[in-house]
Amino acid sequence: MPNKRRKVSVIGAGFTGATTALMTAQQELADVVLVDIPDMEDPTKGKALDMLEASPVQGFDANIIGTSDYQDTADSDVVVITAGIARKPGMSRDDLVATNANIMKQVTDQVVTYSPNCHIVVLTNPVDAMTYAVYKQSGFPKNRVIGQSGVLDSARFKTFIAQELNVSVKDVTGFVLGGHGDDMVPMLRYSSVGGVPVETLISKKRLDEIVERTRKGGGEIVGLLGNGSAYYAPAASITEMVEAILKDQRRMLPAIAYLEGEYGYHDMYLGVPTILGGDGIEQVIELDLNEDERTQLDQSAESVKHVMHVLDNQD
Ligand SMILES: NC(=O)C1=CN([C@@H]2O[C@H](COP(=O)(O)OP(=O)(O)OC[C@H]3O[C@@H](n4cnc5c(N)ncnc54)[C@H](O)[C@@H]3O)[C@@H](O)[C@H]2O)C=CC1
Ligand SMILES: O=C([O-])CC(=O)C(=O)O
Repeated sequence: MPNKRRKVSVIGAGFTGATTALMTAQQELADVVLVDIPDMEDPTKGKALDMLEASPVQGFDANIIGTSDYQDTADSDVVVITAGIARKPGMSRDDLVATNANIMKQVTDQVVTYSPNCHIVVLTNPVDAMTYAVYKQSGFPKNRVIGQSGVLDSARFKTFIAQELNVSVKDVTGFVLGGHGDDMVPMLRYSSVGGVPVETLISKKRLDEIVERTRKGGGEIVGLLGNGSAYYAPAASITEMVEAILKDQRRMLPAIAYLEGEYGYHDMYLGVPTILGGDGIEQVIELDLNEDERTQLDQSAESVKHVMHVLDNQD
């Protein structure tokens, strides 16, 4: 039975936002409110109506509306923030920081006003710093402000491992630690296929190439699309996180979490393994890292701090 009382608002009705709205409705996780700026109100209503009209064909029961009025988002259980600009070929995610930081402030104020008890899941890039900005602006407790990177980065990593071995993606486990940038840390030591460590199945040379392709996975899609960035796998990743929260699943998923000493970092958001459930990030899982992993994670954390400092200087 669908739980029609649950409500998910998706801010930003572009590629990632619209796809997230559709996946959330298709899986009957909640009714969905898709929000964009007033100038985009009609296209946003149009997208929502178009999705709703798919529901009899696919047989899902979920209402979907498009709007630019935050009153429609009132009392959301989860608010997903995808509003902002995406990069184009030749840009890094960090090039988006100034524009998107301002958008985060405006959006967060509205979200907090209308849904003071919601969980916020942030997608907008550069996502580690944007999640931090939303956390500070919202005044919410840290468990209720969460960023998405690790589910997507891990999905890319697992896709490439499955392709390499010509096996089902279902049997591949693995995850990626650190910031959502080119120095993220795919964790080979904790990756396996059907329980067998990947390092015993794939040569070091090929694994190094898979790690590198994972790190640049977003850029690979940006280069191919030519006028925007990935949205199917990002939306699937957000939807998995939303489901974990709404269904109180206590999934162990990598997410961008606020750290207060975990992994030795303070007052910053970074991608780490978490328990994600009805209270949002219920726990950060701390792993023993070897020297190489620690060096890589420190480097990734430094990159995130660098972008966060750009934010500080804007205030
Ligand atoms: N964290 C991650 O893993 C990923 C992050 N992203 C990021 O997500 C963001 C969105 O990407 P796309 O959906 O592809 O971009 P898009 O350009 O298709 O959509 C963005 C939408 O946000 C809207 N918007 C702008 N300002 C707004 C405001 N103040 N209030 C409400 N809506 C507003 C725009 O009108 C537009 O419809 C980008 O910053 C992108 O880099 C994308 C993929 C993965
Ligand atoms: O690469 C980008 O700009 C969008 C993104 O974060 C991703 O697809 O990982």
